[in-house]
Amino acid sequence: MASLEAKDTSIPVIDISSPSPEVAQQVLLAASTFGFLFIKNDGVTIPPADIDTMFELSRKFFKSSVEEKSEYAIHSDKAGGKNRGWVAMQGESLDPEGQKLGDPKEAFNIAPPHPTLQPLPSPLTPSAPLISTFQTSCHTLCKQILSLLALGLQIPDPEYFTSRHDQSLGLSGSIFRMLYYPATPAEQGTEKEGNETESVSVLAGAHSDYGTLTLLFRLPGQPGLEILPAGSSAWSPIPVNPSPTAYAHPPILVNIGDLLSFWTSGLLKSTVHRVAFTNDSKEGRDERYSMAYFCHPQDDVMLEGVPSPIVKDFAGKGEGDEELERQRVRLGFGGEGGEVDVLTAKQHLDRRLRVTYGLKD
Ligand SMILES: O=C(O)CCC(=O)C(=O)O
Ligand SMILES: [Fe+2]
Repeated sequence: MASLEAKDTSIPVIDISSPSPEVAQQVLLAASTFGFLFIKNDGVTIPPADIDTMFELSRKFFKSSVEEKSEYAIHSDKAGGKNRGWVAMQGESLDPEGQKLGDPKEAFNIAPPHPTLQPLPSPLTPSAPLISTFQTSCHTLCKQILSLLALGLQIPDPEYFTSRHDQSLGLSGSIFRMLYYPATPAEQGTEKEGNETESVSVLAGAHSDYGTLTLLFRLPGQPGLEILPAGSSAWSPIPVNPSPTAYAHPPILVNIGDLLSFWTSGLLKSTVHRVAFTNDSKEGRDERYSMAYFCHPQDDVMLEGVPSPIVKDFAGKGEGDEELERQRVRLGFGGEGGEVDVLTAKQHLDRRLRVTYGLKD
């Protein structure tokens, strides 16, 4: 496999509209170097106009009253159960060990529309059909990327990943999430890291994503996402649109999640990232919106290594062993010298959500 220079942190923009072994190589290379890649928006799979409308909808929802939003509190029956609904400011912590306070953000989680769309608050109900269509488009794009990864990894069954992400075959932990980071008025701080010359407000704590893949949608003029590439100690910002002259619509950012990293013995990188804002703390900060589609396998999928000669070769060289062991412990797969548990996708996700939300069960 060709390699990208680790110090070249420019994440490539890949056009997957005509899938081929060459395109699969590009996807594999970016996924195993950065754990992040941009997909050129072909305007078909996820129409840019739908992305714009979803952002408008998100704005409308988050501007509704706290009373209205809290009726659909996360995990509540009214919101449709576990991991669905509204997360209030500081209601979750993505980096429980590194942060004293929860993230200064709000979120709204929507589960797949199969078998039925969960109950939605009134600002969202008129747009239920668009929300469902958008979720389905996101899932389709994830499956296109998964097909390319199976091809690049030379897995004998080309459907290895896609058949494990077939929403007609059962429930999954996939979630579409709208995120809102309210403005911080001047002089009012959020949790800070840094020295006297600059101060960093962390809006979403350092974490890696739990699932297979994440699609990220952000708005021009609202940066903040930073990654910590494997082996680096410096955060590096990811632009919303790496080339506004080349791409009228921001490309869609794809983030490899912990499951793909685990599945491939650490060949694909589940890179730690955060949302942060560097400023003179007296200045204040504008509001920020983003949307994420977290793609997960069906609940009953067993999390075992994939039958790929490329992964076998990588694992055989012992590359990434230390990282993988660290990850197994962090991800709740056992490890620490003990037996590595084989979990189902649902068992794994439940373990992760318990930590994020401080759930007892
Ligand atoms: O808001 C963003 O840009 C990223 C959010 C994120 O990483 C997450 O919700 O997992
Ligand atoms: Fe994330």
